[in-house]
Amino acid sequence: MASNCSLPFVYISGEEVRRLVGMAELIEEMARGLRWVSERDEGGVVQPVRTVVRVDKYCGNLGLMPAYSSKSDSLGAKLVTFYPHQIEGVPSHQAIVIVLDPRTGTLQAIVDGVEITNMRTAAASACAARALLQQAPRVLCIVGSGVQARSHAEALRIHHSFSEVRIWGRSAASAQRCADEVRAKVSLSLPDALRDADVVVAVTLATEPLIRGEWLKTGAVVISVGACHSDWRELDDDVMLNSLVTVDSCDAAMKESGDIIQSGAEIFAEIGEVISGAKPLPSLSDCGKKFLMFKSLGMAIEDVLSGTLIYHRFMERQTSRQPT
Ligand SMILES: NC(=O)c1ccc[n+]([C@@H]2O[C@H](COP(=O)([O-])OP(=O)(O)OC[C@H]3O[C@@H](n4cnc5c(N)ncnc54)[C@H](O)[C@@H]3O)[C@@H](O)[C@H]2O)c1
Ligand SMILES: O=C(O)[C@@H]1CCCCN1
Repeated sequence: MASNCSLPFVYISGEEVRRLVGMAELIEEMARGLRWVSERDEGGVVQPVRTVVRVDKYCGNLGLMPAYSSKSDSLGAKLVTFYPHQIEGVPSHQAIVIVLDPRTGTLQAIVDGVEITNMRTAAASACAARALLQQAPRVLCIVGSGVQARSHAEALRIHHSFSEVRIWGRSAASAQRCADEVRAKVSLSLPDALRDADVVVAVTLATEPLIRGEWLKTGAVVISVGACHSDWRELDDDVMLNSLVTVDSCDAAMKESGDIIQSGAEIFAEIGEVISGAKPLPSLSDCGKKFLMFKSLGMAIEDVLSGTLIYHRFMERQTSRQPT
């Protein structure tokens, strides 16, 4: 059992997470989770809205995210810290995911949560893009150049072949590094980056509206991943009020999404309801909207399903390596 064979549980590092699970299969795992969440009791997911402990002295936050899925028999939790005022060399988001045996409550694994968070968030966004896009997209614009920008560039290309991927970042140097890594083009101006984009991914730590409706193409699909505090914004009212809004969880959105709460935008559906077909998408002209949006806040079940899948893979590999 790796280097910690004397422990009754295993530790799975970020590198191992990457080796054990691929983005394509995680997209399908997230699609199941999003659907189950929106099926309410029938879906068998138990997860309270995240508890956030504010660490005001250091402008930090600690999120506690437990969940259980009866359909996949997965139990666990993520502990995640997010410190928006980044210190050079320290990741703004750090996390661990614990996997528990649902039959006994016994700890089975501690899994690096940074890699899970990066991958599962982008995988959930890719599910949403697949469900919301009405036709094949051409241009992807990623606003932000941190770790989520990178994982979203990977995940969104799995089901769509974009002819152009643009990155905009506050710092041109960091945007260039990100663009080089993900084979994209840097845009130095945000309106230029957004012009005619079919899919816009917002992955910043902005706390004030950054993206304006006037810069977006009618019909654009906007995936908003940042602004996860009731008083933080990433999008202006024009974007919000002209969007057909879907969310990962209505309960979380009404508690945590500054863009939804402060703009007063109505939620059309949870993305799980769109994925399952329970809420078919109306045409934009029928509903008088210009854009389609997925507001992602991140749910514990995404971490617990990912952590459990990774744990099972890890154990299978250990077993197959045992001498017979
Ligand atoms: N919805 C989810 O499930 C989920 C999961 C993880 C992270 N997030 C959120 O996604 C966002 C990106 O996370 P990350 O892990 O990539 O962080 P990161 O620290 O790696 O990158 C953050 C990026 O935002 C930029 N930025 C910071 N302040 C800005 C501002 N005022 N205007 C424009 N850009 C600004 C930084 O330059 C950097 O490019 C964060 O808001 C984070 O909380 C959401
Ligand atoms: O779901 C998550 O993992 C993140 C944690 C930080 C805030 C936004 N959501």
